Amino acid sequence: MKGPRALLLAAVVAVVALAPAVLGNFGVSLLNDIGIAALVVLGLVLLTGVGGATSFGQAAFVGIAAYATAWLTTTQHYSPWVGLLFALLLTVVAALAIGLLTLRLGGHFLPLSTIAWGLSIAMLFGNVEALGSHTGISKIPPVSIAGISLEDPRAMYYLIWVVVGLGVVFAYNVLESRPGRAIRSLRGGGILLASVGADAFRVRLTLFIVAAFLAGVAGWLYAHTNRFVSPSPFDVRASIEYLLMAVAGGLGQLSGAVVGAAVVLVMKNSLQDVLPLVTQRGGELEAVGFALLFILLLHYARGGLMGFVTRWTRGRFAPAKASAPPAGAPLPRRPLPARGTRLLAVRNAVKRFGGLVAVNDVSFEVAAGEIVGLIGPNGAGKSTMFNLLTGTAPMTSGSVEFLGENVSGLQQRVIANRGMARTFQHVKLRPHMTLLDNVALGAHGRTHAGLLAAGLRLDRREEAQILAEAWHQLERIGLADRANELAGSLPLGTQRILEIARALAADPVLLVLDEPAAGLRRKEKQELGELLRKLRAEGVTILIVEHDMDFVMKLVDRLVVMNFGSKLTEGAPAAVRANPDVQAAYLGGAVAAPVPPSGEPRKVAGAAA
Ligand SMILES: Nc1ncnc2c1ncn2[C@@H]1O[C@H](COP(=O)(O)OP(=O)(O)OP(=O)(O)O)[C@@H](O)[C@H]1O
Repeated sequence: MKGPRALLLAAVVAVVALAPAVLGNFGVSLLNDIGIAALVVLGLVLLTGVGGATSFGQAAFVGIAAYATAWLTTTQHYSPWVGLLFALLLTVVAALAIGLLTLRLGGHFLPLSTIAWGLSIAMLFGNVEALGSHTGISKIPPVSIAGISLEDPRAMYYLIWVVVGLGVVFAYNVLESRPGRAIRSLRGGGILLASVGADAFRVRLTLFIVAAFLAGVAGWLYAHTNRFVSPSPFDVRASIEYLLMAVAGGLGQLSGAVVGAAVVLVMKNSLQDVLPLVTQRGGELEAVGFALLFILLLHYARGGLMGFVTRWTRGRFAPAKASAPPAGAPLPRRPLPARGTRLLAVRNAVKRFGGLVAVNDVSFEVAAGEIVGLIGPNGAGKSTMFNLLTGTAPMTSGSVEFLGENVSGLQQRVIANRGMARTFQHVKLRPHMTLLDNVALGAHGRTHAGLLAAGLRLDRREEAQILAEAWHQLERIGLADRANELAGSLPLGTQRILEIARALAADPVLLVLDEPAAGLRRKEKQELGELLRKLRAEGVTILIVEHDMDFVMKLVDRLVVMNFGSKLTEGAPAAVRANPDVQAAYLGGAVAAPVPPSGEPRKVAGAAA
């Protein structure tokens, strides 16, 4: 970290360290509350802001940990440190169970389910006698370190803020790493992640557990700071308040967690002071005030306060100029099969969507080291065929053999990890990630660093290897000098080329490209053709769908032609070009509107619509 950011960080650390010296007891207690809330919000920034999963139940995890340590230290008389282990274990187990049950839910159902379990856990606290029912648990012992009691809120202050600092550093390290790139790609959908060999559900579950863990740490700190727990601070209303903090600070920024917690809690305290002076209905008006703040934020500042700061700094400081990352040992490469051996065999592939037969009994083979083009008019079934052979969509019947093994029915990410990398007709890049990060994501399946190693920066050797690989692939496509720019700033055609670099970072045996030349200018197409020929010379096999006939005819060794879901013919480009059926169906010569080939009905008689 250099320049203004390092200075700013040093200033923040200095302010946090010196604050208790100048603040009174009330100020220190408020900062303690802010620190504890910031930990919960940090989890929400990761889970909701970065990962895209909204949770209305985070306060329940705070409660589980707070009650766990309260119960163990008061009724069982264990030390708060044992309470910490117990609290975190219980929180993680609860998050694992809830996550396994709910995280597969899509759309609005996931947030709804978080309300459901948030409510039930909070209700549980108020109804279990051993947990003090609605009165809660009091006389919780203070934490002590090396015999020094942290009973004084000023002493607890340092523990809380050191933990907040560690949490922010851990989260920052995670996001700047292999698992972090997968987390940041969650919003791109499961298919994108599976195409680089990652399991989106596992990534989301891990993230959910991390967010719950942070809430658990906050719960433990809460219990031993306030020395008293009762159900209300852990109900859904509290969860909504944490969400409000995340939105106010900026859901996309780690620093937004601290800023958001500070803004909301300072505002809450101010309202609590001021409103009773104005009206007797202060409590109700406080809720109205927060509702208004929420609505205003959603209308005018979805990026929160830190969103404004980021926009302001982006306008003033250009992104750091891209320079090659320090080269480590290159990532291990997979062996390529001998040129000419059978690499891929599609046999009698059928895909039905209700009554529509998108792929109808198609068989073809691809040998190692060749470039095969899959062509056909719009709607012929080419992209569907790609989805079938990459495992992106399940086949109705038929089989796919890849590298001598039957891969039909295997998950997309498993096939990807065996060496089949793909690009998409509708580009799947993460626009808010840099070019370098987008390409580095491609190497996910070749590397292993987990979340803990990344958070503790034990992954630096592998991370350097991944970045060097990504840089190399960017150089290959001529975009290395723009490595630090955001992928969303590229024109669509160039984004397609960036997808190829991402696929190459997976070190593929077979590269499956869906319309890579669409949107490229003439010169860019020439460069793409050169790159693909170079890859073929290196032994990479390529299967390509492309509408630009001139481009594809010059590039490929063989063509497979599809029409109305069926295979029309296959052969060398010249023979295919001369084929009258192909001319009629595809090349537009004789026939204006394509007609289904005889005997190949587009609809299956009697099939369900
Ligand atoms: N998920 C789906 N549900 C229903 N129908 C689908 C689905 N995906 C594709 N189809 C249909 O299957 C047929 C083949 O589509 P596909 O996208 O594979 O064709 P294509 O040859 O790739 O076309 P293009 O060149 O226009 O991309 C089309 O009629 C399409 O509408």
